[in-house]
Amino acid sequence: MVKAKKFVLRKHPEGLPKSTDFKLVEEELPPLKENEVLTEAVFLSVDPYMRAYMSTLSLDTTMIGSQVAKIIESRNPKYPVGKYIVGQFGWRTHTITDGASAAGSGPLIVLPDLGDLPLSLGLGVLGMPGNTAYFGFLEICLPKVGETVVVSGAAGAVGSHVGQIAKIKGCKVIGIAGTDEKGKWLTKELGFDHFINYKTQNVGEELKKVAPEGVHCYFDNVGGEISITVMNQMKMYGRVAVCGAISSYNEKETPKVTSPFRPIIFQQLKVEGLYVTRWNDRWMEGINQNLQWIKQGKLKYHETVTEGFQNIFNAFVDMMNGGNTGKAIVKV
Ligand SMILES: NC(=O)C1=CN([C@@H]2O[C@H](COP(=O)(O)OP(=O)(O)OC[C@H]3O[C@@H](n4cnc5c(N)ncnc54)[C@H](OP(=O)(O)O)[C@@H]3O)[C@@H](O)[C@H]2O)C=CC1
Ligand SMILES: CCCCCC(=O)/C=C/[C@H]1[C@H](O)CC(=O)[C@@H]1CCCCCCC(=O)O
Repeated sequence: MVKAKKFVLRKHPEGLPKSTDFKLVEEELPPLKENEVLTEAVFLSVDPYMRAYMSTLSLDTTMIGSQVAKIIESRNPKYPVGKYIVGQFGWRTHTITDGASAAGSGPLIVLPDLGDLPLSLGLGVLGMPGNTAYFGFLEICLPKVGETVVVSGAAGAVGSHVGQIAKIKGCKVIGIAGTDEKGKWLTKELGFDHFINYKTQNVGEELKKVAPEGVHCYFDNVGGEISITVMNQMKMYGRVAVCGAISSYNEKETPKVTSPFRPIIFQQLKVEGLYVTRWNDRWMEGINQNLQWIKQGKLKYHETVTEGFQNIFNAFVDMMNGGNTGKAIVKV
């Protein structure tokens, strides 16, 4: 008999979540039925969407999230023992699944052979955030050689990846993030052309200095005033990919921000929201392209790893507070 540990939602958080909003419980798992497999979590992902979805979850349900898990028992020939899969199993150590429980998060993936690369990449650059960057940027921003691209949330999982694809496509890239260390990583390691620290600099003034030509594409991970400021400096027919709005996820009330309609109308911007599951039917195309770019040395990644399943809440809050560079991961 296997005992799973899991975090359930005890209270809907107000503002930044507190550890007391969650409860660690144990659950005895039954024997497997035909077609089912038993998995053991190896790496868990902490992502901003978790905060946005928390308020919609019923109390006492397992906190949502994806993980890389090892199949440790199987009654399903499609999922043999020893293979690693990426599944939307939540904040839990052990899971029984029949393979059909990948709700909301892209298909249940048996990880391809990653060679020397860490399996945790299946939650980042070779997983949902990587595909968000790949499809969201290329399909919505439609970048062209020589164009100027701005990325907010630039040092995170999605943003750091978008900026590098923009460089691969021959663009000038400006990243906006919250610390100078992140800025150094973006410009010195990843090849971003410029960095703006939104906490210590005036984004509008700095942007005028580094992109006097105007911005062709904006990949928006944060929303709020940063995004309005960037949109006000966009070129005619600029393209905006609205990927996330982390600046508002902890807010109780929908924040009041400056209206974006002036630049949208006068600059005739194309503003499009995206949800990466739109490209579920092309999922492996994104994974394979990103893997190829890593092997070619064109795409770099960084992970901020927290050790211990019991520390997943701390890892989540740390990520929401900007403690991560690249992808935030928990190693069980
Ligand atoms: N639409 C879709 O399908 C998907 C959307 N997303 C969205 O993409 C965005 C990035 O996700 P992901 O790469 O996983 O997360 P990140 O790895 O970027 O981590 C979150 C980062 O957000 C930054 N941040 C926190 N608060 C604020 C704020 N008030 N203003 C500006 N930046 C802030 C912090 O960096 P800093 O130090 O710079 O403040 C933090 O490190 C999120 O909005 C997420 O919801 C992600 C995946 C799929
Ligand atoms: C206002 C909220 C915006 C959130 C944007 C975001 O980060 C979306 C991320 C999703 C991505 O498109 C695919 C995912 O895996 C993320 C959401 C997954 C939610 C699964 C919920 C399913 C469940 O209830 O178990």
